Amino acid sequence: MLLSARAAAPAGLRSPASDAVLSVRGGAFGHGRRPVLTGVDLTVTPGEVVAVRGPNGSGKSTLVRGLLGLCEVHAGEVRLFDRPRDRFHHWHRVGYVPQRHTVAGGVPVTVRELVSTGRLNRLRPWQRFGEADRCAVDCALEGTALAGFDHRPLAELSGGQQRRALVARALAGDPELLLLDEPTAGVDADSQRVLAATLAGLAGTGAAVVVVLHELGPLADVVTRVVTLPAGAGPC
Ligand SMILES: Nc1ncnc2c1ncn2[C@@H]1O[C@H](COP(=O)(O)OP(=O)(O)OP(=O)(O)O)[C@@H](O)[C@H]1O
Repeated sequence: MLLSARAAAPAGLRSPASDAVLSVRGGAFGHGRRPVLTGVDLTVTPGEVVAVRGPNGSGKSTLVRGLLGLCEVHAGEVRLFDRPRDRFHHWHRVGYVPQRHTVAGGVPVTVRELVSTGRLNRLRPWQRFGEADRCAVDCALEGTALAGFDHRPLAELSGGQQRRALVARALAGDPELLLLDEPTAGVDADSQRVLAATLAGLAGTGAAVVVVLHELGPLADVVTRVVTLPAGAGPC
């Protein structure tokens, strides 16, 4: 399957490959020995918000995981910030919200504590958590409509609220590349609108966003490009 996502890019957003935050040529990703997607060509540049859509099982999560090296890469080279991914070490520049993430009920962590862990990659060894870090956490909480929830035990939040807390954790790291796998699943419309504004602001700073969505919803005005995976991409 050829996924020629670049072809749909608005002309104004195109830039030389060396400007790319993320690029892959001839990528093939799968699980174990089983490729799910092949012929993946994708370039994402600063300020873009790329939505990945497609039916259940079409490989959206596999694509995102493959870009991060979290599933099998059968072919192609993924580059992050113009470095081959296997030689890329600046993971503090990258945020990721997986599709499935269970919050352990037995861990007594507050929302603020969870979101604060998103700053850890930004701290140098032995560096104290400072004012700038606290501000970043506050912004992330506000940007996910969780201001006021910060001292609540995470385990006592609803599923949608926990999902927003996980997005907040990724945002707290001030990512220059943010990959979100269905961040709006189970999230109410008002909170989706807040998230849309937050992602627009992030992209406005030059960050690139790749977001898996079933419905664009309130993010429609923020998304600059849509990549649609065909049904039954399945094993090739
Ligand atoms: N860990 C895994 N091991 C083996 N096969 C997997 C694994 N995860 C996904 N698959 C298979 O890969 C294919 C694509 O799955 P993927 O989760 O990427 O699809 P998706 O488009 O994200 O689906 P959805 O919309 O349901 O989230 C499916 O056929 C699925 O069964």
